[in-house]
Amino acid sequence: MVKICCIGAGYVGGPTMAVIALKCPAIEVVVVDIAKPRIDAWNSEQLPIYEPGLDEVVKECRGRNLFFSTDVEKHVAEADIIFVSVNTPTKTRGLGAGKAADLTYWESAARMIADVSKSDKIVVEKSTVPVKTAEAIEKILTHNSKGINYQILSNPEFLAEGTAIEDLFKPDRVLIGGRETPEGKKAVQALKEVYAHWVPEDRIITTNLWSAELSKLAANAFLAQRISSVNAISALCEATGANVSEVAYAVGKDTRIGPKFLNASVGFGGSCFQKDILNLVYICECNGLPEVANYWKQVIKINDYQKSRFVNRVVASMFNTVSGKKIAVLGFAFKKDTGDTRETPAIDVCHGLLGDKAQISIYDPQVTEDQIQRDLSMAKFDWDHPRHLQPTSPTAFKQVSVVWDAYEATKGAHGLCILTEWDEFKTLDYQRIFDNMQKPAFVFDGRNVVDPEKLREIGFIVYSIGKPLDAWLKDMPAVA
Ligand SMILES: NC(=O)c1ccc[n+]([C@@H]2O[C@H](COP(=O)([O-])OP(=O)(O)OC[C@H]3O[C@@H](n4cnc5c(N)ncnc54)[C@H](O)[C@@H]3O)[C@@H](O)[C@H]2O)c1
Ligand SMILES: O=c1ccn([C@@H]2O[C@H](COP(=O)(O)OP(=O)(O)O[C@H]3O[C@H](CO)[C@@H](O)[C@H](O)[C@H]3O)[C@@H](O)[C@H]2O)c(=O)[nH]1
Repeated sequence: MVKICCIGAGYVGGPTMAVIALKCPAIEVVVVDIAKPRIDAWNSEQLPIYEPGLDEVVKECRGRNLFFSTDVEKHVAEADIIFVSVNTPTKTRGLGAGKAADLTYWESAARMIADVSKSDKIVVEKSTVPVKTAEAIEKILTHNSKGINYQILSNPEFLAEGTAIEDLFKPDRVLIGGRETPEGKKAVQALKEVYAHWVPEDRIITTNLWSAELSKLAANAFLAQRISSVNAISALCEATGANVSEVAYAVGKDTRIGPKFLNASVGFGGSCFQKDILNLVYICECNGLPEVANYWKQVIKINDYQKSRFVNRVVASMFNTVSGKKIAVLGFAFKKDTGDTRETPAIDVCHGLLGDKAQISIYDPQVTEDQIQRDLSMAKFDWDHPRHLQPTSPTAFKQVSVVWDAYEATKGAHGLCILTEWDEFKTLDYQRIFDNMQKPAFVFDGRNVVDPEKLREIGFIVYSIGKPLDAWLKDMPAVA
């Protein structure tokens, strides 16, 4: 029986391995992690992450050929194929701080593999890493090899949160990069056979190591660039009276461009886009390509601009101050159908509003109060370290309350900001909300989920990203 071990039981390691176990009953899959609470949760009824369809998959295979354990060394030693899916945060100190990937966790995983292995291993990079990481990993492993043969493969993960199970069941492609030696090709073939249990052959792409590593960074940069492009156009729409949804639809109808990923928003969030673009920027700089670095940096600058533009719009609309005013925030997760808040635009928007002394009342169907308080008090990039290494006791923001109902959040509020596109926000009783808010009552829709005309009929003053402005807002000062 082939044995797989995955180091890192996070958003990628957990769902990816659960699907491999489901589709390959003859393979034993063990997911290991240094974080005991996380492993305990994987072994419980309440999984550590919320992802549609995940519970069913885990329930079907857990205890059969899928196991979660903290006994990292034992399972690494026994495995034929080791996936490494640990954190690769942005460095906060030293060389490359604020841009380069911090490979501390990866390196310690590689050293541990070298220490405990007694048989040949295929080591698979599942984490997103800088180009040429495989070379460094190879050096760590072979310098301590004791005659063991290691083959390093790059097999980046392209799943998106909220649709992880769907994406894993039907991936657009599986990418495997390896050495172009006979041993390298054999290892690529071995991993290909795992995926071939359910992924059609023409969707399994094989490349050299560096192409695979770079493709992951490039794919995320391209996706984020589309969002920044449409967000940049949204600012121009507001200035001119064009409607960004109509523009995006017309642009996306061109088959060369395509309709996906053209939704204007308060900005993109999530654990990957910003981190991976910063990483790409750093690699470009290190390779003497400042023009290329600056090109990609602009994607992040526009994203930051979009978030601050939103905050400025809120404050400017409400007589240039939100001091002491209650502002309801609906949605805190970085997108719908996930409880993940990593790099969510809601953090920056809340910081902006708190900076202007607002009282914020937050409702999100999947995010806990503890998480929100941690997010608001954590320093940049601290969130991307294993949980036990993150700051423990957040200073609670007294100006922030977290409630479990949209109606409670909006009661007595002057304004309401929609920051995540949860479906339930489309069907709220906005008349009831209006009746219970201060007047004039403002809605700032950062996700274009409400129908602005219907809300205006109720009596709200409505701002929707990239949509023709309410007469009220037209006379307000520029928001840049
Ligand atoms: N989240 C996504 O949607 C996504 C998608 C594709 C790729 N990625 C990439 O995958 C990687 C992991 O992301 P994630 O979201 O799963 O992170 P995560 O923080 O959810 O999980 C990482 C896990 O690794 C564990 N860990 C760290 N060092 C360890 C060690 N030495 N031994 C054992 N366990 C260790 C941590 O405790 C943590 O539970 C990152 O490189 C990320 O960029 C993420
Ligand atoms: O038209 C759009 C599409 C997305 N977003 C926002 O962009 C962010 C990222 O969304 P999405 O890409 O759907 O989720 P992620 O889970 O971050 O997935 C991205 O990052 C992963 C980690 O690398 C990759 O594996 C995925 O392929 C890639 O889509 C979220 O804040 C979305 O709200 C928009 O604002 N407008």
